[in-house]
Amino acid sequence: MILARAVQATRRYGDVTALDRVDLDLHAGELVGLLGPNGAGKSTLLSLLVGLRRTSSGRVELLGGDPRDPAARRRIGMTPQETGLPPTLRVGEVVDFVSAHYADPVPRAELLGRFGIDDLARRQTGGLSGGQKRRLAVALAFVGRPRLVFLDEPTTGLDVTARRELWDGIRQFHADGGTVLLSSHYLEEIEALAHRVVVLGRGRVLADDSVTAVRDLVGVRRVSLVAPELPSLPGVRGVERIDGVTHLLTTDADQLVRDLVGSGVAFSELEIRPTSLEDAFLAITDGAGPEATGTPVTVGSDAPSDAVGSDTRPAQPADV
Ligand SMILES: Nc1ncnc2c1ncn2[C@@H]1O[C@H](COP(=O)(O)OP(=O)(O)OP(=O)(O)O)[C@@H](O)[C@H]1O
Repeated sequence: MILARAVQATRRYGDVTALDRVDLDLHAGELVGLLGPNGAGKSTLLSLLVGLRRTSSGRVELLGGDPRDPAARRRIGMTPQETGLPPTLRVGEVVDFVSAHYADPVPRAELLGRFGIDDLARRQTGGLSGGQKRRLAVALAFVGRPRLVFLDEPTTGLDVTARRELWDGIRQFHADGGTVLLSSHYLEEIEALAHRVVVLGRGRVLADDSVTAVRDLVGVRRVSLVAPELPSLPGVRGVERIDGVTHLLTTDADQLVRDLVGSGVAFSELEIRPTSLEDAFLAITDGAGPEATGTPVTVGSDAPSDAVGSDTRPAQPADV
């Protein structure tokens, strides 16, 4: 069952085309990550789907109807990128105020507990830290027991512990049958939470598939080694040096290793790993943008695969 849909959705702001003929189907029970660099059109797509903005052409549907219909919007939850909270109200009062709009809201203590902020109920929102405000803003999206939740960069500005607590709240909602579309700059977040990833670039869908398939789609491998210096090698799509280790991104690791050996350079600690979502993302959004190809590399999938969190690199998110 499709809960939200964009069909050739285009949105222009003056002469800026923020979204360009985007197709997206969000099925019941999915947890989908929306990934893209700054200005890719993520917030614009979310704002169309929740009825905050209109398409310039194409159309969007929410719960089978018009997203601007209040009946449809009552059954969704949304946390925009920036939220204003009334500074003199207490956290509990804000929750009660929002709850009053719904027939069967989640009880206050349960909601705050789910997002790890139950100890803040009596605090004025004006005195909360940025991270505490963010958690409250995200919690409020869930108060009306929505079927579908849209979260625009929910964990921006949160420390690692707060981010994980918030992930737990989102996971619990999903495990109970909820559907989620969340945008993020944190690749680690998409890998940890999402079953499916939609990569946006310059307003176009560049890839739409399971996290695993998006990695495989680009077939990038990470070849890591320690070497004093390296000659220029063919087929290298990116180079990073971290803590004395050089990481080379390539689509043909076998050939790269042959070239390395052939170059006579002294190297050690050679390691070849499958790509992370970050590597795949860089490969997809680098260079061959939509203007260059004219065709998104969407491969589509019928069934979302399992969540992927197998990357062994440190838990520091990479902000793109
Ligand atoms: N109200 C607006 N008026 C004019 N241009 C806008 C407006 N909102 C967005 N844009 C432009 O549309 C494009 C897409 O912006 P959008 O905010 O949707 O991207 P995003 O992927 O959410 O970016 P970020 O990751 O930085 O939040 C950008 O070029 C942006 O400058």
